[in-house]
Amino acid sequence: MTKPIIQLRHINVDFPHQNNVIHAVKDASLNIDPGDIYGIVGYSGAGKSTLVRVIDRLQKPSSGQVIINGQDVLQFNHRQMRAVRKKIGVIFQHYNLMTSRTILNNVEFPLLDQKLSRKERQQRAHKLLKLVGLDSKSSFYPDQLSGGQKQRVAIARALANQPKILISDEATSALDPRNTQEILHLLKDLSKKFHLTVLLITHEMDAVKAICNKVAFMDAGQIIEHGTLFDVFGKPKHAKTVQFITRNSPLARAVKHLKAKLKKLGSHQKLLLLKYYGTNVNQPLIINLYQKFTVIANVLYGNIEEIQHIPIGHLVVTLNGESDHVQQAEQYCEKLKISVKHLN
Ligand SMILES: Nc1ncnc2c1ncn2[C@@H]1O[C@H](COP(=O)(O)OP(=O)(O)OP(=O)(O)O)[C@@H](O)[C@H]1O
Repeated sequence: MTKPIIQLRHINVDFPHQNNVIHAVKDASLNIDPGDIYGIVGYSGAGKSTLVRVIDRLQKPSSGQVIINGQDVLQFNHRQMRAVRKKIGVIFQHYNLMTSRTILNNVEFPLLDQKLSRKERQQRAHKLLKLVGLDSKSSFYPDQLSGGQKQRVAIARALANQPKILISDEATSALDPRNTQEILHLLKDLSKKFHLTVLLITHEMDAVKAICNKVAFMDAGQIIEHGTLFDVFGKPKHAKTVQFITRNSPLARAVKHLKAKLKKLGSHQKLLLLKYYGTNVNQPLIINLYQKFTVIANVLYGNIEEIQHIPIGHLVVTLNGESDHVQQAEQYCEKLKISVKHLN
């Protein structure tokens, strides 16, 4: 079995505030394996950044353990902690580049305290810039670059000390959709190439879906749900996770629209959501419902998306037929492991 590279055990972070205490993180535990691209998602203020900041001890937890590579880093002295931090790269939403230095100087900056000659440092910085596709701009200054390019420079700089862990704190939040996708795929490529463990803090569901293999959903300081991307997105257990995942989704919009439409028409038809996974997607379901139960499924909305290469289908339908036939049709769906949810 793989040994986790990061173990967070029963982490609590409290901030004194006026005469009160803010419980920013509550009893959060998580195991992160080497090479994971782990999404930490949740609404603003959920405690994502605070939780991840305990990993490089930028935030000391009020209680709990932080184990990195099997070692409890909360027991480390400053010198030991500096060595740990060198192996953790961090990128932020606002890049944090030094505007008065060239791109090359920004990337070589973390190498200044190493026993490297200027030439060796610059060679390494050029190599890193090449890796992120920006070597041709090494003499430019940050202000001469686009947001996506600045984030690439920040990534190159974060990789200067050959870290094992890369923390991305809302690194794509200020970027347009195209640059977001490019940065995310760059992170994925780098993770694969260097067996880099990536922690992706974000409130963007699509970012997580694009590259993460695992995800933890945080709400009000707690990790409400965590697991593989397929389990958390495909089969969320907690109502808050469902709400977070489906908000603003095309499915949620379609359901809202269809409910309103049926209501306006004064229709009493039952609106159902059929959700199915993997091989079930290939079932000729609609035809079967008619042939077996003379029930006509009127498909009002449908989509299939792939999560970790497993197709997940959503159909919003009305089922029309004798009521006991409709009931049998629903039972038949359940038997095929197609979940049936009444929407009105
Ligand atoms: N230094 C601090 N002092 C007091 N309260 C803090 C401090 N840092 C964070 N908090 C509070 O802790 C809670 C969690 O904040 P945190 O930044 O971790 O959330 P988040 O999920 O990362 O949100 P965002 O996506 O907006 O950054 C918030 O209520 C925040 O106000």
